[in-house]
Amino acid sequence: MENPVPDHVPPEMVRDFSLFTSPGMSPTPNGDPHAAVACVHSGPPIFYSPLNTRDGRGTWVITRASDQRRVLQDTETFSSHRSIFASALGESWPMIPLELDPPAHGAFRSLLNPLFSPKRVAALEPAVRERAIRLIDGIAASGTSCDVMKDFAFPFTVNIFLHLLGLPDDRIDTFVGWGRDLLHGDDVKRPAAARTIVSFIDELAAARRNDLLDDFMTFVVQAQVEGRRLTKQEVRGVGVLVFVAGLDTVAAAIGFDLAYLARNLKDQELLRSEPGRIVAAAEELLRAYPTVQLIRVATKDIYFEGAPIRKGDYVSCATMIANRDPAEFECPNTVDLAREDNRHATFGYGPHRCLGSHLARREIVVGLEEWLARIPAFRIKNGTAPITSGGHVFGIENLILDWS
Ligand code: HEM
Repeated sequence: MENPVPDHVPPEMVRDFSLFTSPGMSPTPNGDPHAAVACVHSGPPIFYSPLNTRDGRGTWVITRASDQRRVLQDTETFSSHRSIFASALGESWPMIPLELDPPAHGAFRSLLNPLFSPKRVAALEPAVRERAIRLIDGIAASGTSCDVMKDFAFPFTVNIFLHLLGLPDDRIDTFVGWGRDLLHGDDVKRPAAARTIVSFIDELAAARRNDLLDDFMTFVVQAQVEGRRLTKQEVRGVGVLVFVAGLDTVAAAIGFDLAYLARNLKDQELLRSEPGRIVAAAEELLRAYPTVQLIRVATKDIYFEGAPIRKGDYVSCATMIANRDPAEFECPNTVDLAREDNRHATFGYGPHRCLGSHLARREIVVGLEEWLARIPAFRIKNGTAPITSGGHVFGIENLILDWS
C-alpha cells in the first residue's frame, strides 16, 4: 500500500509537496531544500501532502503564516504530543516541554526559562567569543581552506552547549555523530542513536542523583514542579530534549549562513566592512533558511479553512513556508540583509517558542562576526558541493570553503 490518502481527504485537496520527497529534500549536492516553497503560496491556504513525515505519513500543510499562528496558538485543538523521539524506540513518552500541551507544559517551561534567559546568555558571551576566536585562529593558521561544519560550526556550537550543560567536551565528535544519526540517519541508525542518547541521559541522571554537582542535570534531578520532584521519565524527557535541541540546530544555521555568504561575495564584503550589520543579517538568514519544521496532531474533528481535519490527523506548520509567505514579507525569496520588522517563524510561535533562541542568536552572531573578521573573502571550494537535506530538521554538511 503506497502512501494512501485517507477517505476523508477530498482528492482535490491533495498536492505534490513534501518535506521528504520534494526536489532537494533528500541529501543533494548544492541542493536547496527551501526552494520547494515555490509551488505553495499560489495555492490554497491548506492542502494534504500524502507523504510528509519521516515514517511515511500524510499531513495537512498550512501555507499562510497567519493561519500557522492560529494553529500553533490553539493547543487544545492542535496538540504537540507526538512522541517523535520515543516512537523511534517503539515507546511513547514525551520530550519535555516540547511534546507536552498546556497546562502541563507551562510548569516545565517556567522551570527551564531561567536557564536560557537573555541574562544567562549574556553571561556566557565571553566564553562563546573566546571559543569562536580560538577555533577560527586555528583554522586560519593551518591553511586557506576548511570543512566549515567539521572544523568550526559543530565544534563551536556543541562546545558552548556542553559548557552550558556542564558536560566535558572531550566527546564532541561522539555527540555530534549521535545527533547526525538521530536527525538525518536511516531506519537502522536512527533508533540506535535514540537508544544511545536515552542510556546516556539516564546514566547521567543517575550519576547526578548520587553525586550532586553544579550543572544542568543536577538541576533537573533536584527540580520540583507543582511541589514534587520530577519522575525518572520526566527527567529523561527534559534531558533528551535539551541535549538533542542544541546538538545540530545552531551548527546548521551557521552552515547555511556561511554557504550563502560564500556564494554572495558582495554581501560578504558588506558585512566584513560593516560588522554592525551582522545582527540584522543573521536575522534575515534565519528567516530565509529556517531548519526546524513544526508539526501538530488534531485532537478533534474540525474544519480549518474548508479542510475536513479529523482527530489524529497530522498538521504541518513548516517554517520554510511561513517565512516565505508574501503576505508577511516583501519579496520573500530575496535575501535582504537589511530587512526590517523581520518577524519570522524560525523559532516557532506560541507556548513552545524555542527555549534556546537567545543562545542560538548570540552564537550565530558571534560566529559570523569572528569568522568575517579573521577569514578573507571565501568561496565554496572548486570541485566541492555542500550537501543539503530537508525533512523535519534541515541540514547542511560538507561545506568546504576556500580563501586562497
Ligand atoms: C538556530 C537554532 C535553533 C532553531 C532554528 C530552533 C527552533 C526551534 C523551534 C521551531 C521550536 C518550536 C518547536 C515546536 O513548536 O514544535 C523550538 C523549541 C525548542 N528549542 Fe529550539 N531551536 C534552535 C536552537 C535551540 C537551542 C540551542 C536550544 C538549547 C537549549 C533549543 C531548545 C529548544 C527547546 C527546549 C524547545 C522546546 C520549547 C517548548 O516546548 O516550550 N533550541 N526550537
